[in-house]
Amino acid sequence: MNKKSVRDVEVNGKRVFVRVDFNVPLEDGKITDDTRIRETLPTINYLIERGAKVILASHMGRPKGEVVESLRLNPASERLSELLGKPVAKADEAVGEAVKAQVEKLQNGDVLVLENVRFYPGEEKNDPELAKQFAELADLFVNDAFGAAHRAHASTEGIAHHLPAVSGLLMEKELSVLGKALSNPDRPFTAIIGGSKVKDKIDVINNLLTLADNVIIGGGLAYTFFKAQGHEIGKSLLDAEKLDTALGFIEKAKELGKNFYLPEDIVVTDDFSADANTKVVTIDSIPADWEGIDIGPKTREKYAEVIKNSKLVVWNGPMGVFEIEPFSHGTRAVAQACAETSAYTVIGGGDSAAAAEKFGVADKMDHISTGGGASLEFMEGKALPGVVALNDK
Ligand SMILES: Nc1ncnc2c1ncn2[C@@H]1O[C@H](COP(=O)(O)OP(=O)(O)OP(=O)(O)O)[C@@H](O)[C@H]1O
Ligand SMILES: O=C(O)[C@H](O)COP(=O)(O)O
Repeated sequence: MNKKSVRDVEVNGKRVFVRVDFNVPLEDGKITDDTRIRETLPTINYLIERGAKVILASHMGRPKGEVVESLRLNPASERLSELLGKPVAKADEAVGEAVKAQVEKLQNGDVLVLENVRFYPGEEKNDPELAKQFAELADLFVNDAFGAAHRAHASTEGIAHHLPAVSGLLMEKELSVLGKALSNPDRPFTAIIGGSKVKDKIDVINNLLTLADNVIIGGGLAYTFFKAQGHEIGKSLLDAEKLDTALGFIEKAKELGKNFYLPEDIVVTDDFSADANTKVVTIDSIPADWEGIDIGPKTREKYAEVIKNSKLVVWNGPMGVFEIEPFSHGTRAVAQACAETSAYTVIGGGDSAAAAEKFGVADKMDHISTGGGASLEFMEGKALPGVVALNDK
């Protein structure tokens, strides 16, 4: 990476503003998955051990510039304290005199967690005034929030214009793993794209068609391809505006000599629930009032074989509605194949990471990104504003 990292600068005795992504899932105020907090420990411990005064900032949810009590960072700060095995101070605001006073009191090696930065309207607007207020708290900016690196916000991008700005260790790891995978891939390179929103995945399919040898399509977005090919898709998901784009991808794959895999058989249901009727059909016989909900057994086998014969696999998005048991077999099969293959496996965050966790194979993956949208934008080939703003080496 051509950006400076925390390893390239002196941190002892410095006030260091570290942007992290503690946007973790909460249920009744309890954190249900603390991966994003655990993944920042190397950076935080690095700074503590070298005598920095560590000021952590994060967003949580989408409070739209207002204080939302359920989106305070107290649960994250408490969890961090448990993981570090030491007290962590928590501010009730993210800027202002009270926060300045708390920062003033920090000793070398102390940690302070600021309040949710999205409680301030200026955060998402990347307001230079708010960015300046953040910067006034510190001597150095460290961006370790890979998950929010695709957002040009005051605490991810704006602040970097007011302080020396470097990447954290998690940011560095994410960029190096994903960067290497995409710029110099081991082949055969297989990209698996699933999920429900065709619109959100268009750019990534387009870019991966150029980079990968095999592109595998699953999930709700497959049906737009079937419809484009003239098949009846019943009540399955459809993005009617993307039919031409879908056909274009099939053509592009042919022109580039790439293998483009669409499901051969699928599981359909007459109702979107665990006790609904289901059956397996080929893609040319989807009943008019049924809905495609998962890939079928033949497709599972085919996809598993392609994954097993790959050297690099990048997976983003589930193969079906994996949250409901009867519709989870396709996603489970892909997760299992990723766990068993000798290929280097990269999971692009979000739902696929949750699926790997659910099926007990997360620890078999080589890299699970902490970024959902961020990893998608990275794989689309877009520049991430939170990275662009950091100081060059
Ligand atoms: N055939 C289908 N019909 C309807 N919904 C589907 C189907 N297959 C998968 N899904 C749903 O798609 C959702 C995920 O889609 P989405 O496009 O948001 O992926 P994603 O969250 O971006 O994935 P990732 O986070 O891994 O990038 C899941 O909740 C899953 O239930
Ligand atoms: O969960 C994420 O993908 C990141 O924390 C970014 O959150 P956002 O989509 O609300 O900006």
